[in-house]
Amino acid sequence: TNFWSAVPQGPPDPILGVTDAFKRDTAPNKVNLGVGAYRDENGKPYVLESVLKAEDILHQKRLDKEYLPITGANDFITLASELAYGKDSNPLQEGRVAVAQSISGTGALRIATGFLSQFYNGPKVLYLPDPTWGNHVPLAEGVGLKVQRYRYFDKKTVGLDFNGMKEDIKNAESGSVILLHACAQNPTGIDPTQEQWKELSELIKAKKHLALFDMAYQGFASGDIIKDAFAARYFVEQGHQIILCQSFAKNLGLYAERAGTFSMVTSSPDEKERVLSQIKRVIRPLYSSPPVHGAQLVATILGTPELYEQWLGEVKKMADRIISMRDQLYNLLIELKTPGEWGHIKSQIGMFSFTGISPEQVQALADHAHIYMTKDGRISMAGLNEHNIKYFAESLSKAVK
Ligand SMILES: Cc1[nH+]cc(COP(=O)(O)O)c(/C=N/[C@@H](CC(=O)O)C(=O)O)c1O
Repeated sequence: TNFWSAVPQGPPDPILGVTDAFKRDTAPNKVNLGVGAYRDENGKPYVLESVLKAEDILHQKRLDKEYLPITGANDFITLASELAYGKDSNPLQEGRVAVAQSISGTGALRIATGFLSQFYNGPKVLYLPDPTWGNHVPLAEGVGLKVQRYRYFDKKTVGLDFNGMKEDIKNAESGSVILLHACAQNPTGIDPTQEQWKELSELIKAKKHLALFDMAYQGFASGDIIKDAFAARYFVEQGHQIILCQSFAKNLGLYAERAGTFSMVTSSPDEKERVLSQIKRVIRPLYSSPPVHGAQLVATILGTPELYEQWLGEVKKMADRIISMRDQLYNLLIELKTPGEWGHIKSQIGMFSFTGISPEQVQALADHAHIYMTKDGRISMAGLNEHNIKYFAESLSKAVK
């Protein structure tokens, strides 16, 4: 019998589908500004020196391939959560942060939504910024959570709609779960200022909302891992029992190694144990236990002082290259007398720039200039380099004239 005749063709992934289209294009001058993955000045994927050194160290050790515990490798979990929360974080020192290794950031978000849908006794709603990373919606709806949006992007100023954001968070039913991008908001590249984060902390506390931080770019936004963790750490200092989803895909270039953590601040060590026991029951039927290699690489780098220092330099170098692409792109667009405001190209932060061009203009750039980006006009700045930035600026300028 034919079991699957009713299965419909699904749409291509809004982000990963762009890379497929790019790969199909045979034009020699094609440019991929789609997926949020760092590329060096020659447009090549970049394996960090500190990672290569950690690979050699691990290779010498001839480690076994035994299963990890359901919650992952303990040294990795300890070092990764210290990087996120800070060594001196109270809840961490008091042993009341439940941490599990996750299949990178996506896996951490899936543990979060799975745990929330099963155990959260507040509204089963996840508030997402508008716009947000596309995968946030199916991650919530796939486990039966409702999705609501809070205003985030102001088209007029191509900036943060802070009043709209606060109003929507204030009007949300008390005790709602609010997803916040810790830094380098995807796709807008627009982050609240530290003062605005402080206001948001007060508002979210007053409403008894639960703050869920998605921290996929720590160190990648400003080049400073402490600065990029400000929002999450400030909320913890203010007493919020946050949920934190951490990824090492971008800041350590470990994309395909799938290294990340899921963590929840609780009220006591034994509440942490009870929560951890249920986190295990969410993970076990999903994938039983996480992959070991990425966790060993991260633990080696974070746990070896000279590798840690080397990594800090490399993550800053990646962030700085993107910042210089922002400046160059801005200057080129101005030189080309491109209509419209382009200051946001420079003021935005992290991997992405929200150009503000229309889906039709995006399509025209793909069809005629072989330049690929997501339909919402987001460009991954790391896809730009000395060899293609002039061509991109001229093509973008022509597309908006
Ligand atoms: C905000 C955010 N959160 C989580 C992730 C998941 O990353 P992981 O590799 O699971 O640790 C990504 C990836 N974003 C880029 C890649 C992708 O879409 O998968 C992107 O936006 O292009 C994010 O941009």
